[in-house]
Amino acid sequence: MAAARRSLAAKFVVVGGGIAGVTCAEQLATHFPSEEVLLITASPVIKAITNFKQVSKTLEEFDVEEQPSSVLEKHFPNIKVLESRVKQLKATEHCILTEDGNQYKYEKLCLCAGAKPKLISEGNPYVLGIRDTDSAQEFQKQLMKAKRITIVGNGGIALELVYEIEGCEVIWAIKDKAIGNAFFDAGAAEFLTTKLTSKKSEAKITCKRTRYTIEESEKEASDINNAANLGSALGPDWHEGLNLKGTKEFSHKVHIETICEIKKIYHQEEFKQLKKRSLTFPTDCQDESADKDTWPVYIELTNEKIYGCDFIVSATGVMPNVEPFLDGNNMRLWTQARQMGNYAAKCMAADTVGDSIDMDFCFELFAHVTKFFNYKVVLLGKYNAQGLGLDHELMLRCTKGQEYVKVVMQNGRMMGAILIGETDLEETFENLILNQMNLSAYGEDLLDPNIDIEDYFD
Ligand SMILES: Cc1cc2nc3c(=O)[nH]c(=O)nc-3n(C[C@H](O)[C@H](O)[C@H](O)COP(=O)(O)OP(=O)(O)OC[C@H]3O[C@@H](n4cnc5c(N)ncnc54)[C@H](O)[C@@H]3O)c2cc1C
Ligand SMILES: NC(=O)C1=CN([C@@H]2O[C@H](COP(=O)(O)OP(=O)(O)OC[C@H]3O[C@@H](n4cnc5c(N)ncnc54)[C@H](OP(=O)(O)O)[C@@H]3O)[C@@H](O)[C@H]2O)C=CC1
Repeated sequence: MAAARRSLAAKFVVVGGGIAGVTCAEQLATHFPSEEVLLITASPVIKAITNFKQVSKTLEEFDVEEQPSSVLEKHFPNIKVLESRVKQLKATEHCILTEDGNQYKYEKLCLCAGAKPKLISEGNPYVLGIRDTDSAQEFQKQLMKAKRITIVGNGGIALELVYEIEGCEVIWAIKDKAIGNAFFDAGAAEFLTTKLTSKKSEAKITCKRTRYTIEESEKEASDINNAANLGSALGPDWHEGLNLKGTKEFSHKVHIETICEIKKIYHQEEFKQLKKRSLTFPTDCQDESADKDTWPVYIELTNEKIYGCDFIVSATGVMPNVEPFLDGNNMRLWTQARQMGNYAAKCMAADTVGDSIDMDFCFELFAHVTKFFNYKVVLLGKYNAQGLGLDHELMLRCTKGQEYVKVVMQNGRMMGAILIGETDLEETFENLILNQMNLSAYGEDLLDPNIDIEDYFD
């Protein structure tokens, strides 16, 4: 092993310039102003939180900006950002080695290396994953030439894309019976499907929540971010900076194939051979072009249908960039990445000075505010009765095209809720989940739209 070019030492080393890593480094730099904090990251830009606002006990709002590391170093003079990819961790020697041949000794280390897209087919030029600014811009470039694409996956990215893409037919292949299984139950899925199938252009809601922007002056910085899969993850409104338009005139056309997975992917030549060989060629090609083998790529689904398309988006989740997975993206959301980075720093600081540390309030209640299909969406607590088994009941209130409210109750206590639309119930429900008040006496009144329950519980 060649000797390290440089060997540096620091009390604190953080790996990863995403939300988790930057939050962790900032907290450590604040706790220990006379100590240097090394932030080592593979991407030339870091993700900084701006305009942070604690909306309620657990709901928070903030903007996220991709910035050059010099901005962070200016705000925190004892943070030093080093751009290099960590290639080895020698835990017993408290040392990490980076791709540029340097090694860094640490007393305390926090790995916030995020995750990378889990693709249905690696290295296939027709299968795209979306992770960071670079991959989002590549997607936009491909889409501008496309007539039809296939989206595989039923979670956050797929939900955003099927709603935002215009001028291109979308085949949406999902394993489940209903859309949005990563977030929603069947009732909420049905409420959202109605919106999807009747989509017309409409004013975007200004649901204030985590927003994602690239500092204009830094656009070129993110363009040179060529560390494949090692750019920082995107986040809310990532698509608003893009032109998600295909080549066709119609505005919006989504065909949902449920309860199916990708059985095989054929490039055009393979597909032509398939057609020659197979007598009973599946006719469900849903293909309006005269010659059925003109598409660059074909997907064969487990329900025996075959679709030709221009490319496939694999919106099929992420997998951690490092094993064991230590921090940041374990809840796979921005707000959680911030909270984990913050809490990891508090633990490192407490351990350094020999203090004990309480569990952070963010562990009291899962809370996530986002936007899907131009609706505000709030997920609170055990919003899909996670871990409650059958011993719970659900209360629903739904006004088509307006709001969907689902509350999870157990023994008269509120355990979780899904709020879609401008319900203004999030703070009241957050309190009811946190204080575990017995609500049996209120029964159906709890969701009676004519009763302003905020007054009851204020
Ligand atoms: C398209 C898309 C849309 C999203 N939308 C939302 C949303 O609306 N709301 C929401 O809450 N979440 C959303 N997310 C998820 C959110 O972006 C992530 O959960 C969050 O950003 C993760 O932050 P992180 O700091 O843990 O990881 P990341 O942001 O992935 O940062 C990881 C950092 O580690 C660095 N790194 C990785 N490996 C190494 C290495 N070996 N050596 C050195 N550095 C390394 C990377 O360069 C990067 O800087 C979205 C994600 C995507 C992909
Ligand atoms: N507004 C928001 O809050 C948004 C959040 N995000 C976050 O960004 C990250 C990346 O998003 P995304 O990629 O959509 O990940 P998600 O985890 O949200 O969704 C992945 C989806 O793909 C499905 N899936 C996994 N493997 C396969 C397969 N082989 N074939 C078919 N389907 C498959 C999963 O099903 P199953 O669960 O059954 O495995 C799940 O429905 C996630 O952490 C997500 O939470 C992204 C966009 C918006």
